[in-house]
Amino acid sequence: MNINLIGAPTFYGADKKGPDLAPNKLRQLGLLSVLNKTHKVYDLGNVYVPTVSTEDKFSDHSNVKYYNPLMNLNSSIAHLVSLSLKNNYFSLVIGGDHSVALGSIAGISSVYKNFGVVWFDAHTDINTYKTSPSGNFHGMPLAYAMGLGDNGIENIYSHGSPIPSKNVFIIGARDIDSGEREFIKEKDLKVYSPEYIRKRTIKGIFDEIMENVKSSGIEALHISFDLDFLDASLVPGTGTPVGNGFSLEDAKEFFSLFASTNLVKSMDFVEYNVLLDKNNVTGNLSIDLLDHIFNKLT
Ligand SMILES: NC(=[NH2+])NCCC[C@H](N)C(=O)O
Ligand SMILES: [Mn+2]
Repeated sequence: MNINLIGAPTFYGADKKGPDLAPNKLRQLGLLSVLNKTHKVYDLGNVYVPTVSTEDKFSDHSNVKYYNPLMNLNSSIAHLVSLSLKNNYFSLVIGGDHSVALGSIAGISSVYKNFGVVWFDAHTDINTYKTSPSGNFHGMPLAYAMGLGDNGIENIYSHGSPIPSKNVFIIGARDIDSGEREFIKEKDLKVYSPEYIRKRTIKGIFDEIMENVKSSGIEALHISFDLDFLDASLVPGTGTPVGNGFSLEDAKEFFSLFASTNLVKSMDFVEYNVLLDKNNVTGNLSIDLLDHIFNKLT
């Protein structure tokens, strides 16, 4: 297949430097040759992110750091994702922190009326500016994508619309804030904890999600992969690691299964913090995982 590679070099959503360096670092570690093995990759470069000084982080919004630059970045991402999907190109967004997933989802929503989001993460990222304990945008993208924030997807990308909560599948969450728990209950969100996954097995969870996908008539899937889905011991190079996570083999098993559906049209790969990494462990693991995923995707 044809892939559009879109770098989204920001740390603003995490408020910790390092993820902004990830797109170029992954290119250095061999990303393009891995993707080019079985696909044709067009590297669209990195989306522009303006420099904002730390004193100004709350100047656009009293509860959300770097609000304007992140919303603008997400608009640009949405547009690139939308153009990619319309031309039948797979869209691969390399973060950056997880705030950039909002742009991906906004873009997809302009092309597919009924699509699903499979969110691999230790967190649920559904805080709003009201519930966020940190003010960090990377804990909020799913809330904005579902229309829970203060600014809907339509404002980020005029052709987009919010994703219904029943089309969201969160896999591996194990560090959830109290405000997020309220939304999960209220929206009846499908959150698969490590305990539940271990009990039902990875194939069991996949089957459960695919039953929902089929009964809702979902026509496309977006995978948003946060490196902290993996166990903290495996990923020193991520900003908010959590224990009781998954192995590389678990992640690969999930990806093989989702790839086999032929529904996956786009993906985010986020939260690789280059500055926190030790001896490129997280960087090389990322390449290994992306190699596996794109080998399975056809
Ligand atoms: N994508 C991430 N790593 N998100 C971490 C979010 C942490 C915490 N729940 C917050 O809202 O700040
Ligand atoms: Mn996340």
